[in-house]
Parts: sequence; C-alpha cells; structure tokens
Amino acid sequence: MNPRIEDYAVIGDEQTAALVGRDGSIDWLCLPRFDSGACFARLLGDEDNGYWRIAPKGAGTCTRRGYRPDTLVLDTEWDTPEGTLRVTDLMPQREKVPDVVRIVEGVSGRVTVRSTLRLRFDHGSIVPWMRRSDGHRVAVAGPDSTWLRSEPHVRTWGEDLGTHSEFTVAEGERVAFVLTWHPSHQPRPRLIDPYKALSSSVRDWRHWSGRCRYDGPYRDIVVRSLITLKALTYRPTGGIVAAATTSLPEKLGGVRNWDYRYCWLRDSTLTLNVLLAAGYHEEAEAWRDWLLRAVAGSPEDLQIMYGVAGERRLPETELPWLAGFAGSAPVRIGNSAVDQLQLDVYGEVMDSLWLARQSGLSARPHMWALQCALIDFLDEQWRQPDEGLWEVRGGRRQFTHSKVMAWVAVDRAVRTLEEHPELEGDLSGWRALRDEIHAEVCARGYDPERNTFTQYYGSRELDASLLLIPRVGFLPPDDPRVIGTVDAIAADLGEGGFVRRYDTEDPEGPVVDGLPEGEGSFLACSFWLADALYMTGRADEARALFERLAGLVNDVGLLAEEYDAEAGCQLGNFPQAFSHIALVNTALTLFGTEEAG
Ligand SMILES: OC[C@H]1O[C@H](O[C@H]2O[C@H](CO)[C@@H](O)[C@H](O)[C@H]2O)[C@H](O)[C@@H](O)[C@@H]1O
Repeated sequence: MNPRIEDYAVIGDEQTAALVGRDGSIDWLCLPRFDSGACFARLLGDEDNGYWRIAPKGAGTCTRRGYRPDTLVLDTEWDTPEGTLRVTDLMPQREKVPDVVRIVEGVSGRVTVRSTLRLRFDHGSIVPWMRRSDGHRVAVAGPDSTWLRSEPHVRTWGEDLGTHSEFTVAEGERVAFVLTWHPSHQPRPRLIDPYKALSSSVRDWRHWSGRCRYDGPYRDIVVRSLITLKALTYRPTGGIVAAATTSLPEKLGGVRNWDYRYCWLRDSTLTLNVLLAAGYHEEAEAWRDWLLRAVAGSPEDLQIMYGVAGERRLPETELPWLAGFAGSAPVRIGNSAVDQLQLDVYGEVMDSLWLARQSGLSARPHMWALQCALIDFLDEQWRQPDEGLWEVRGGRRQFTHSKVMAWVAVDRAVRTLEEHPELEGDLSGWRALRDEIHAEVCARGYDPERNTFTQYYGSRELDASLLLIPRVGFLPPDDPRVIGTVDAIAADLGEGGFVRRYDTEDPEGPVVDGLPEGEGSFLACSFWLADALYMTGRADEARALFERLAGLVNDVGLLAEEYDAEAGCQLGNFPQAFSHIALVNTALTLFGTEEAG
C-alpha cells in the first residue's frame, strides 16, 4: 500500500528537512537547502527516485514512533519476533554541511537490520558514481557528493544501483549511520560524532521549546506546531518556507500540485505574529530583518514570495520523470505565482511591522521609510484587480479580501503615526484613504440581500478569507454583516465539519482559480472559522471545532495544507506553516488569555 501524507514525520536542521515514513524510509530530502534538488524523491515517484530505508529485515511499518518530547528527534520502533528495534533520526545543527544521523539501537532480543540507500540526485533523476574512501561510501554526481559511514563500522555492499548493509544488534547495542552532503569539488567533509550530535540536538530543542510562553490546553500540539515552524525556518537568513515539500496534491490524482519551498510574505508574516505571541522574540526579529532585506528597493518591485535567501527568480517547471504522489502529476518546481499581484500582502506586511513595533522589537533604520513607500504604492494601486491570497490562475478580480487587507495596511500606518508622533507621514491623507477603502468594500464587496461579504465585487460566491474581517479589525465582531458572513461561510463552504476556502466550481461562469475543480477542506480556513465563532460569542462551537481540528494532526502532531473529510486523509504540502500558524493562533485565541504571557 502506498504511504499517505500523514504517514510521514519531519526531521531537519533549519536549512533543509527530510520526511521519514512509518516504514523507516526517508522518502524526501533536498540537499543542501530546502529548495535544492532532492536526493530522495520517492515521495513523488517510486523507489528508483531515491530513498533510504533502515528497518528490521523483512519488517513493514513500525509498531510505534514519536518525537522525543519537545524535540525534533524522531524515534521509530518495531516489535519483531526477534526482539524490539529502535531507529533514531535527526539532522543536527550544521557547522558547514548537512548531516543525516540514523542511530540503530537494540531495545530487546537480537534483531537483524537491513539498510538500503538509493541516492538519486537532482530530484530523483541522477544515479551517482560510487567509490570507497577512508571507510566511507562516497556518491558523486555533478555538484553533489554524499559521504556515508557508520560507527561502529558495518559492512556495506553495492547492488542494484544502491548501497546495502545487513547486521544484527542485541539489546543495548548501537550502530550510528551518518550521511553527509558535501560540494563534490571539495575534499572530504569534517566528521561529526553522531552520539554527541544526538545529545546536543535533544538539549538544544528542549531549551528552545522551554521558551514557549503558552501553558494552556493542547500544549503538546501547540509546542509541536512551534517546533515545526522553527524547523521550516532557514536559519542563516531567518526566511521561513511555506512547507518542506513540493507538489503534494490538493486533490489525489489532480493537477493542483505546487512548490512551497519558498518564503511567502503572507505565510511568514503570520508566522512572525505567532512567534511574537508565543514569546519567541529573537526568531521574530530575525524574520523581520529577513523581510526588510528581501523587500528593500522600490515598492513596485515587491514580490509576494522569495527564495530562502531573498532570491527573486523562481521559474516554474515540471519534472516529467516523477509520476507524482499517488499519480498526481505534474510535479512542479519553482512557482509562477511569484509574478502575481496580491494586494493583501501589503496589509500583512504592514500589520506585522506594526505588531513588531508594538511588541518592542527594536526598530531598524529605513523601516518607517519603507512602510511609507508601501502606502504610497498602495494609494495608487489598491483599485487594481489582483490574484488575491489564493493566487488564482484564472485571471485578476476585485477580490474583497485583498481590499480589506489594503485597508489594514493603511490603518496600521495611521495607528503607527498616531502612537509615534516622532515619525513623519501624511496622517490626514492616510485617514481619508482608509475611509475611502472601507466605504468601497462595504458598498461593493457586501451583498445586502444575503447579508454577507462576497468573494469579489458583484459576485455571489463566498470566500473563507472573509472570516478574517473581525480579526483584522475591519468591522467589530458584533456587526450584523460580520455575523451574517460567518453564518453564510459556515453554511455554504462547510464540508464534513471543516471549511473549504471557496467553491472550486462556479456554475455562473468561469471557475475563479482557472483549475480543474475539487480540493480538500482548507485547514487554516477551518481554524479561522473557530476564531470567528469565538469572537462572535459562540465559544462552545469554536472549542468543538478546534477539538475536531486538533484531532486531524497525525500521530506525530503534523498537518498538511488540506484535509479530505470524505476519504479521511490529509492533502497538500507537508508539514505546512500556514496550518500550524493557524493552529497556534486559534489555541492562543481560545485558551491563551490567562495562561500565556
Ligand atoms: O491553490 C492554488 C495556489 O496554491 C498555492 O498557494 C497557496 O499556498 C501559499 C503558500 O502556503 C499560500 O500563501 C496561498 O495563500 C495558497 O493559496 C500555490 O503557491 C499557487 O501557485 C497556486 O496557484
């Protein structure tokens, strides 16, 4: 049986991440960065596209697994007739180059272990040349090389374009494998001690998790979400990727398969808000600084996403040699949404910078000048149709959420000036602009007949992003139009107890997103409904929905982007920052008031 998305756990070193299946196989790993070519791409293809499996000989999926509490160190265990075996997986903090450490340990009895390593560089396409050197198996292909060794040494042999070993461990015995990536033109990498790497990883992650200020219900999954957000952070620059994968499908067998290994301003600014709320000021500051570097320049050149180091060009291409997860083709790398106009991003960025200032993050030179330039740009552009936060590919529209977020941008600029008289800006002009946007949204984005805001001006369609209207302060939660919108979205976009982001089928005209219909419920939107229910005084319903959503995390606390309520499985890229951000936010909203801070 093919693995499901929720069968995977993630390990990583804050520069890249690997997905480990319940069968002990690493099926996804891009080296050396999140957005590099994958050397294990079985996730999106088959065994010929690369994987590394360590498990008891002849065993299937594990008996149990879990992270060591408050860490990103994964233990996978099998009970077999011979005894119990544990494999501990981690990627230690790197000094220069990345290592994958896999420690095999006999828990009881005497178990025969099998390791099968098939490296396929450049997204599962290139079989490397192999050689032996200083007790290592060295694989080389183009710019990439990997060095495999074990401590103590176990025999490896080559067969069937892979590297294999078989050995036995008795109770208390350990064998550690280390796979190190290295630029192929350089001499052999520095060796790390895998056992020390294990203890320092456990110590460092526990220290980090201990800084979380949330102490309310569901603390375990909140901390797991924060660890996941940290794992999706590219440490050298502070950039945060939207997910560790590309092309996990939003519909099984469908074409909605996108590359999320980049930094979206939207997803990342929301991460910053959550990090600040949970007490992680340093990380929030690092991200804020990444943002200021990335968007430096002219506001008309602002992009909605960047590479982890701020790269601007992310051309979208298809990888025809990968069949796709469960046959969901095409597999894409790069993302052409990079060139879209998404007006909401200005609101999210201004909101985050406002929040950063409020939270006491030290202001940076030019930050206010940049904010003023963004507002000047928006002043000219906010009337334009755009692709909106869902990055539609069916043409630009006058999306109501985009205009609401344009209002947010101007509102935060006004409030900053009001609270910081030492800053300069056009207070009266911005107040007038804020009022103008508000009036237009209420006149054109609201359907009085149905008492709901609509997806775009003049449309009868709904959009779950409008659940954010009370949260961003556009209207108070008790405004009848807000209550009507929450009810309409819950009724029309609700599915199996969760929420879809919009209708992917439009009987009245061309489909808004320009793609074949059908996708799962959108998890972030489902959390937003819980927030909106809570804010509009329906706390019991909000808690019930949060509990249902908390029940969707996989056995190690992870969420993809979407959920197929009918099939009962997760969909979309994994683990996804957007979903985990929303989970933490809702926990803080529903339970955090007394406990946090
Ligand atoms: O489903 C269509 C779009 O899907 C992706 O965008 C989604 O993911 C982004 C990252 O988490 C998020 O910011 C955005 O709001 C989501 O709609 C994809 O990147 C797009 O290219 C695609 O059109």
